[in-house]
Amino acid sequence: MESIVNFDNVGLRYGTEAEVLSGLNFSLYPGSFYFLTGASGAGKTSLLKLLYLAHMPSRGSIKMFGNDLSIMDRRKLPGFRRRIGVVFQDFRLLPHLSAADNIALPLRIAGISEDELRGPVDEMLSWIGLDKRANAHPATLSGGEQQRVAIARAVIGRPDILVADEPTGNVDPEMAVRLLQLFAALNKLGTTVIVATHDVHLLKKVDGAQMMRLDKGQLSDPTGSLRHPPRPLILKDMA
Ligand SMILES: Nc1ncnc2c1ncn2[C@@H]1O[C@H](COP(=O)(O)OP(=O)(O)OP(=O)(O)O)[C@@H](O)[C@H]1O
Repeated sequence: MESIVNFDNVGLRYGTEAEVLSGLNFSLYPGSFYFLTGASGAGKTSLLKLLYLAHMPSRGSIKMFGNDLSIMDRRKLPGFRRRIGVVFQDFRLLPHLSAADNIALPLRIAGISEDELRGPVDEMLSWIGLDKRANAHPATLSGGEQQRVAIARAVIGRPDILVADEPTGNVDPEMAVRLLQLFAALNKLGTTVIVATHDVHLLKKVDGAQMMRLDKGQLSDPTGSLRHPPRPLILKDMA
């Protein structure tokens, strides 16, 4: 199976500091589900930034959608970024837009008509339990509510890759399972999902997810899953 992302001996440093990621070699496969774990400061957010094209590596090469990022035409980058949904650790909702308009953003950017986007946006609002707060602005939402809006915005455009940084850090366990169901549904439609998390309970909810573990900037593959083709994903007790 052709990988959707391939890292070959990738390193990342900020400025002249020591590398925060070093010697990363792995492939991500279309339609697989990955959990990225590791202690605070291990480099999870930095690795996600490489995946959502916010940074370029300091060494090594990254291939994405079949292109070597270091030699391809830079004008392709915005198109690639539109194929990647991101849930940022700090949400990054647009403060002047309502919850509904934040969620609708990727569809508007993709040129979907107002008539066509209303259904999916309403469905998403109801899934995250915020149908009554559709017109609320981010500043009037709780941290957990903002996180749910950020997730809805990241998944609504059915991206090829979904990158989520601690996406359940601000919600209760019941909502965490609901959000995981959303990721699993997207994954079933073919999206490659990468979720960075400290939440061990979340990890236990999913059978068939691949595990990636970062330790001081180095990747280990405790279950050997990065060397095997992906297996189908099964969510446990999703009641
Ligand atoms: N913009 C930056 N400039 C300099 N150093 C940075 C920058 N961003 C992160 N770092 C450093 O890189 C290392 C890895 O940070 P990163 O945020 O990737 O870790 P993390 O595993 O996501 O941590 P956490 O779980 O606490 O979010 C840390 O030592 C951090 O201080």
